[in-house]
Amino acid sequence: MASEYNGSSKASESVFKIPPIKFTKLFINGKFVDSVSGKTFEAIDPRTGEAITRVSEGDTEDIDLAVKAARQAFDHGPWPRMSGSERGMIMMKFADLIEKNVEELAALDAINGGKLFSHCKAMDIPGAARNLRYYAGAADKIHGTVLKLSKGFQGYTLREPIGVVGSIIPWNFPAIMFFMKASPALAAGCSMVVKPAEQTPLSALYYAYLAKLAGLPDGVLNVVTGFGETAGAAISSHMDIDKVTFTGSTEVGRKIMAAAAASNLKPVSLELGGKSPLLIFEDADIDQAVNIAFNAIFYNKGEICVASSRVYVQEGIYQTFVKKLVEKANAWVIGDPFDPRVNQGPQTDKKQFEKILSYIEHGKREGATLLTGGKRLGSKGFYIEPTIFTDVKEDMTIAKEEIFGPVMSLMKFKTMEEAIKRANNTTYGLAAGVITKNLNVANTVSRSIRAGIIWLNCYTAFDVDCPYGGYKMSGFGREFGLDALNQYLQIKSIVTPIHDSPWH
Ligand SMILES: NC(=O)C1=CN([C@@H]2O[C@H](COP(=O)(O)OP(=O)(O)OC[C@H]3O[C@@H](n4cnc5c(N)ncnc54)[C@H](OP(=O)(O)O)[C@@H]3O)[C@@H](O)[C@H]2O)C=CC1
Ligand SMILES: CCCCCC/C=C/C(=O)O
Repeated sequence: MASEYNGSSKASESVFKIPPIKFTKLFINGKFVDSVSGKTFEAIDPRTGEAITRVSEGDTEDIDLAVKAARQAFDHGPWPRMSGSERGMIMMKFADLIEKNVEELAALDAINGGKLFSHCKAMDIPGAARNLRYYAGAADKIHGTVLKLSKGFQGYTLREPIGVVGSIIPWNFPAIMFFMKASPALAAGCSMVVKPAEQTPLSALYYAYLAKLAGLPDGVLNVVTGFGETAGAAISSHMDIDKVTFTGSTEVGRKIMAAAAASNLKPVSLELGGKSPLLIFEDADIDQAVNIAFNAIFYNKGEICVASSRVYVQEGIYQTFVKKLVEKANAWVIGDPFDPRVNQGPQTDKKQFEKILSYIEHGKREGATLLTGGKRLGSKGFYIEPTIFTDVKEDMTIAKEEIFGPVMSLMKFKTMEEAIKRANNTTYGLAAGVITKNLNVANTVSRSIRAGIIWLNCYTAFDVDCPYGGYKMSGFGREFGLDALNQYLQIKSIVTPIHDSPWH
């Protein structure tokens, strides 16, 4: 069998003592409150499928209260009116508090999202703090331009905060998702209503608590836990929200855009799905290519929008590549995400788990060859073997649809032209990877693939200073970098006559 299952409670107990859950209520106007209905829902541990605790279930009325608080904070409160450097200092303090609580925050995403505790502790949570600091540093560098106009006028532009932002986020990177949207929005001077995914509400509530400790004024950052069809939909159709930022499925992205258009025409930015290709050319270092290809799909159990689920390998190295890939799959350890020996934890919830297994069945039925994996592991929790299919055809479901799990489709190609054509044969356009030592090939391929980010001889190499986002049905708008900050600003032009100018 490809992988060792080690999901015993003994392993987790020996590694880290999971702290008690502190925050389970909605955070509105600087206070933790019950939902208006008093309803709650279960936060589930995907290692067992059992409930960890119950969390308040926000609905339309709670979103209304949160929007009122955010509106008041934006229209009359100090946050957009203080200087950028003052906002930046509060955000820096927020980042420090996140780092001080790194273990507890990492444990929340591991127990609630099935993510590796070690990765959350070393990457996700410090990444969230880094993200805050990057935009904190930008908060006092938001400039307009001076306009020397014709016909006796002059002008300048101001870049003003867009207003109240609704942020609807998924469960796969609870920390990074929260801050990739909150950090630029807060730096711009916006106030927010954040709805985390129903699967991973716990860490978002903890961030709300830390925001208050850091000195964010009440009403600036509100967190309403609840369901997409109720609380999420109330955000997209709200008349008093000025912008919605969303990451998740293409299907829900479409609904959000329609609701935004049907209400107050608020702008939306959508970071949606992908079916990202990785092209490996014959001149590649095979060991390096195998490592990159493996991690590009199996990192975070395949639950990442840029997962390279379509791997195209040039025919001359195909057989060797396959052999080495299988060795790597055999050494991959699946089990309790708190165990430091483990490479892959459980899928985030039952729905995703069943969806992935059903795609695997599709692959088998449609005639692809199962090279490794293909089954669940253990009898409890949502563990799935790293699964690799060969003999995949372009029109098979597993080659076309986003699986969002540990399933790789491996394909062979002959020429660069063929590889480019097949890489572009998708409705998505989020990311792509190219592995080659040939600079001409690297340049031609990276300019020919229609995707928002191309990784050359690497993959998943995210950086807060490097924008990424979708082409085609992977959405629009950019996360990270100063491009993300611009999404929370709007430009106002101010024009005035100028008399007796010595020149025009
Ligand atoms: N680009 C990415 O990073 C992600 C892509 N996906 C893709 O989406 C698939 C389904 O995952 P799923 O979690 O269901 O993704 P969704 O797109 O349904 O969920 C993402 C967020 O949107 C919310 N939401 C759901 N319905 C609505 C709605 N009608 N109006 C407003 N907000 C809504 C969800 O709420 P809640 O879940 O709380 O009910 C969640 O907070 C995955 O298998 C994967 O293919 C999923 C997550 C991330
Ligand atoms: C280690 C950095 C990870 C950044 C994750 C960005 C994820 C995006 C997505 O899945 O939508």
